[in-house]
Amino acid sequence: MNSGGQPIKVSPSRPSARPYGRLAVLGAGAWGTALAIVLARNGREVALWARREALAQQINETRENHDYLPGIAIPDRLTASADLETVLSGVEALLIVTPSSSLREMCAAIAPHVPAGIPIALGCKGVERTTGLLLSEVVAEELKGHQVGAVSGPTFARETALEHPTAATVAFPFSYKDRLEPEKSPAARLAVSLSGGGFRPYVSDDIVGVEVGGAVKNVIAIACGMMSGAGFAENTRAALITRGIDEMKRLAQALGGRRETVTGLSGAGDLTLTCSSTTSRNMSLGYQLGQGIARDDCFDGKPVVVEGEVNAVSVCDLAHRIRVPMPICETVNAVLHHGADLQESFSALWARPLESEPQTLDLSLEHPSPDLPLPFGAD
Ligand SMILES: NC(=O)C1=CN([C@@H]2O[C@H](COP(=O)(O)OP(=O)(O)OC[C@H]3O[C@@H](n4cnc5c(N)ncnc54)[C@H](O)[C@@H]3O)[C@@H](O)[C@H]2O)C=CC1
Ligand SMILES: O=C(CO)COP(=O)(O)O
Repeated sequence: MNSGGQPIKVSPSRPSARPYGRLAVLGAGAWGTALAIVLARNGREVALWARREALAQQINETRENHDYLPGIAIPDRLTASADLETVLSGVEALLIVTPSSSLREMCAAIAPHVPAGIPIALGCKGVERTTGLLLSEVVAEELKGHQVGAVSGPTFARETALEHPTAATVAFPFSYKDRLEPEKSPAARLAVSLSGGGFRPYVSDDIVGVEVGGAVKNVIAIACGMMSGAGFAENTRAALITRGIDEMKRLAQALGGRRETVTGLSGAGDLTLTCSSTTSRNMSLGYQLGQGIARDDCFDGKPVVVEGEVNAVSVCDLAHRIRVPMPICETVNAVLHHGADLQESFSALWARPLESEPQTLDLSLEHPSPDLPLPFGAD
């Protein structure tokens, strides 16, 4: 199954893209470890940064990340460390896979140690809370002189690490030079570095479209979870997924991304995965809230990274600022952060004036029967 990391052709008529020899991955949580495992299995030397020294030691000694990916063997080519200077020494590319809320402080911490000019790819998904910036823009502000991209798609960490066939998008903005020699672009080189062992990357030059998909899908997954948890059926979930894609398209386009990117792996693909099961932490949070469980009691009171919870705020702030209507995200934000009643909020979402699909008609019709028969409150 593992192709052994042999270079693949970007296109039959072009020379092969050369994989990176040594890479660093920051964040030894589930996704950072899974990406590091994929790279190491494919023959790359990988330095994995763990925030806690004890976790780095455990990974090196037991060849397993018991905390985040128990039972999955860590290849010999992967070495963990809690020292940023050690991890970043001599690397040709860097992946940052810590939660989005810590990205700016992470960038400041690594600034003195990042080799000049290496490409930086983000594995985290979100929009910065305080600024409304995409995460690639946060990195570009903090670390000058690097091409900044993302690896994003429908990729549950455990399934990826177990080598279940998985596809994702590797996106970097293409410079003029990258267009002339795409096989030398960071997107192609990182895609080739990750390719193998069931992991199949696709290359994109639309970083904005890819990042918007990754940020918004988590908020929509919370909405799907809320509705499922409250007792609604599959029709409702399918409607939220589809209308959620529309919200992503509008935001991506308004920010300079492409609508068609949203129909790809990082948009519709990830949304489908995340809205399909409570394996997703975002869907799971929504589901528990929909069942009436108090926020503090969700996940049995344990702290869990739920990006959509923070990103409901940042996505809505950004959407307000640039006047993009995102009613599903607004509903989630109102319930999560403004004390709005879940049942009333979703009822109001369904009772909005009728619109056209796609939004090519200038149409807004009053809903004739806004009081939807909902299963809320049913025994
Ligand atoms: N788990 C998954 O299946 C996938 C996760 N992602 C994204 O990857 C990012 C990381 O998620 P996971 O690895 O799943 O989370 P996780 O909960 O498994 O691990 C989070 C990691 O970040 C570290 N961390 C927490 N706060 C930090 C801080 N302030 N500074 C530095 N490091 C800190 C933790 O020590 C831990 O190593 C998120 O943005 C998530 O949306 C993307 C694709 C798949
Ligand atoms: O982004 C993910 C899969 O692509 C992981 O989703 P959750 O963070 O909701 O678990």
